[in-house]
Amino acid sequence: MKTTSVRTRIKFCGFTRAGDVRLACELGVDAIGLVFAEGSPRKLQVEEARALRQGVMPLVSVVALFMDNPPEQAREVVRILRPNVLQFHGNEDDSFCRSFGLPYIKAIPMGEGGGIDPLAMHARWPHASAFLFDGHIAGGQGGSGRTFDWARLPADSTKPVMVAGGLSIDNVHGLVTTRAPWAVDVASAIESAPGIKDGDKMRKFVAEVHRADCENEHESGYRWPTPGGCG
Ligand SMILES: O=C(O)c1ccccc1NCC(=O)[C@H](O)[C@H](O)COP(=O)(O)O
Repeated sequence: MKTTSVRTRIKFCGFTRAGDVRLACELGVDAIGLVFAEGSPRKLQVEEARALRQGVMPLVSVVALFMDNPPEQAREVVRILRPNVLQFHGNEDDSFCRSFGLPYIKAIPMGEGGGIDPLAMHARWPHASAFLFDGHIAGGQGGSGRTFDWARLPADSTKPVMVAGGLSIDNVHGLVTTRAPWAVDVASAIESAPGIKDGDKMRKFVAEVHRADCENEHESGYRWPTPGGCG
């Protein structure tokens, strides 16, 4: 699964406060996740999300998260929020996921053991832009803080592989250096309480991903072309 990418993308998920969104953008994250899944402690009303979106800096993607939401609710979010990407955590099928005319990420629950069949996944969601392998159980909520055995990640996915579930400043370096996913995604471990982000934890998480990227590049012989690179 080693990619030729020189930088692991970072998505921070489950924002509820404008100041947290601003800091995440300043820290250089690639995507801000806004949750609309019923029952989540991070769930936003669409108007709250629209207010948060106004603080998202240019070139940072806004990802709207759903879990078996009624279609009209998801459509309203898309119309009012204008997210860049959608992310689905439930039983949504490919035709539903693509019906909004936006790129979509399909979350694959990894909370129960067992093998992953990349061919079956690609056949079931052929229009997915990426797969997010997340530590929660099937039918369970994301943002669980549960990790899983990364050895179960598919080695031969033709779509970008994103990893979530219990990532933290203590383990993300290991994930990036051993599995080199396209992107990492985190909610719980950068919070002081659900939906309340902790600036110090966000900063350290980004630093850990960057440290791992630098090691991967040194391994591959690549050198960052700018003075601000890895040295
Ligand atoms: O974050 C939530 O509350 C949530 C609820 C329902 C569906 C998805 C949800 N979050 C999805 C994410 O992208 C999280 O970042 C991901 O599950 C990782 O969470 P964590 O294990 O807490 O880092």
